[in-house]
Amino acid sequence: MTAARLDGLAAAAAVKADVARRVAALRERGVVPGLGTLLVGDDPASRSYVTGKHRDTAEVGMHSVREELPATASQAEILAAVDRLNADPAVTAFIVQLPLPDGIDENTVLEAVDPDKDADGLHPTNLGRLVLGVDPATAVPAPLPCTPAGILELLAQNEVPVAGKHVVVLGRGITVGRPLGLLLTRKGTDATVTLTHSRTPDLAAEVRRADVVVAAVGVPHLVKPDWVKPGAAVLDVGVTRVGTTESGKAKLAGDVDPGVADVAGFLSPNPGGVGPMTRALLLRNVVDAAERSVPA
Ligand SMILES: Nc1nc(=O)c2c([nH]1)NC[C@@H]1CN(c3ccc(C(=O)N[C@@H](CCC(=O)O)C(=O)O)cc3)C=[N+]21
Repeated sequence: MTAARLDGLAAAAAVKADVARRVAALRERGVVPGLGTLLVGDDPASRSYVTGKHRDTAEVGMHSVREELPATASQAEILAAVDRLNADPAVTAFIVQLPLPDGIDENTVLEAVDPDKDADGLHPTNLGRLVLGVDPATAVPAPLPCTPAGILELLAQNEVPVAGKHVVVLGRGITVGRPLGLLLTRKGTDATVTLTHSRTPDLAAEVRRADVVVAAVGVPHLVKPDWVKPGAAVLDVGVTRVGTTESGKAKLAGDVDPGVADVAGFLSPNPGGVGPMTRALLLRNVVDAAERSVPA
């Protein structure tokens, strides 16, 4: 058996087409949605992600504003840049690219973002709304963390059911695993979730019970073929640089062993799976914020 490919580029294109249509409608009303980014330091991976985000905004007709600080920036300088983005009327919503350099208190920086301008859904107010919003029908509207929302969208577009299914999430990080567990268990989504992490005693046994596996830990090829229930859907979120090619390009490895393709029913490639969805859902968060800012 060879797993069907959960094509993130195709699913992201569909999300972006919808975003582009909504941006055009807002522009007709004189509103130009804008994404801001704040990049601190010169990590090449972070820089390339941020550059990708600016390319995406242009594709859907959005404005974008890029703030950059050197790796030596102090916490006060970073907070001042956050305040500029909070105050900039051209910025509908923005992200602070993570991770921040050593010595910077990430949580303090995330808390300084205006919750109405939080494109990542990582401000405590918005994470709190996610916790409180067990029933999305009655929840206060709030941006959802982009990777978890992108994973649900990728599954939905490929008609992989999660309601009544057992989802095993590997990783309890704040951008993926933890908020994904909250999203999956909301009313209407109705998955049952096991949230595992580096101290889980028998990860293989947990994964074997899963109808859907989401691997977001950053351990190359951690999930082995004999861990996966035949026919399960497997989403490969983590990426690790495992060296460089002869031409100097980074060699990347996902969290899922390539042999899993012979066992799984569905598999998201990496790259080309969840990464493009994360970026598409970021754009959706910005257009959602822009629509909330204008009267209906
Ligand atoms: N505040 C914040 N928000 C984030 O959403 C955030 C962050 N910080 N820090 C780092 C992680 C990582 N992340 C990725 C997004 C897209 C791809 C992506 O599009 N990857 C392509 C490959 C891109 C390439 O080749 O460089 C793919 O998977 O096909 C990857 C990684 C967002 N993150």
